Amino acid sequence: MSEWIAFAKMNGLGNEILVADMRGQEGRIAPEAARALAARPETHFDQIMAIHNPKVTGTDAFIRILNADGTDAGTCGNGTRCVVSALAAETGKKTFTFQTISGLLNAQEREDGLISVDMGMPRFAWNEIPLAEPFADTRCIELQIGPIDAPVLHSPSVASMGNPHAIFWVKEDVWSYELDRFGPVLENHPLFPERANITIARVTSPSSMDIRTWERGAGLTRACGSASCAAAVSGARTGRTGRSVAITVPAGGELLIDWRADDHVVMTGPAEWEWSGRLDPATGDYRRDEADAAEAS
Ligand SMILES: N[C@H](CCC[C@H](N)C(=O)O)C(=O)O
Repeated sequence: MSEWIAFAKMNGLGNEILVADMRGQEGRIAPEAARALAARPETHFDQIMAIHNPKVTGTDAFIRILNADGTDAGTCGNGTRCVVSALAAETGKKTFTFQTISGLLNAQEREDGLISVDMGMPRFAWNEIPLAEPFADTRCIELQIGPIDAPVLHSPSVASMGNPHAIFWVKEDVWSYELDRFGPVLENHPLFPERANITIARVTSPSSMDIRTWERGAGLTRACGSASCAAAVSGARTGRTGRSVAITVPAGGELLIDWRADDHVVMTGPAEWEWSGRLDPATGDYRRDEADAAEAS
């Protein structure tokens, strides 16, 4: 039997996150445990951010990110803000460096309580995203869905933010597209050998856009940080926007994305704690702290 660990149910602008404290533990959260937690309404999540002991000097922690289907995600911007919020509350520190399977992430809690995460540099080469076949220009690739002569979604921009993204530019309200129907088909399209996060984006001004995302391994989510970054850099790359963009996510709030002159993409937004508990990393059994307290009294 594995040792139960502390976790917090949080959200990053509506992106459902479990922050799990695996520091001092040998193993990892089992994919089956993740799937069991995702299947229950109370612990349903889009990503688990598992905080492990640092593996590299100079970093605060190694973060393993799991999707709701138990697969690993290379990066999760909204989840990283939740980790910063939890560790800042615990330690009083304001700046952090994390290691993930996709590389290092620097993040800080600002004076105003919002959290900024340096999501690193975007990558645009077809084999870095990756795509299954060469495209010289990834600002607009050949891919469409819907009737052949009147496609509903077509010609996306593609980018990697440490994970693969396709951004479909749309003219109408983002809520008028059946992303729940097209999302799974596009996520698993043969053009994406590692699957992809699928976003529809409507530019509303040179510095703003509305997006909705079908996330690889998680489905429709109320916000996706790395997709917001991918949409902002793709907007700038295609001349649709400037390099500082406010992204309105399905949950209703905004993420501020700044593609800096040094090529790093900085994402700023809130993180919110909801409740805490303990869970079994092998099975996904869990208990809320309040339930423990009620039983003890
Ligand atoms: N929600 C996350 C992204 C999760 C990406 C994940 N679905 C994958 O690439 O497998 C975010 O805020 O950046």
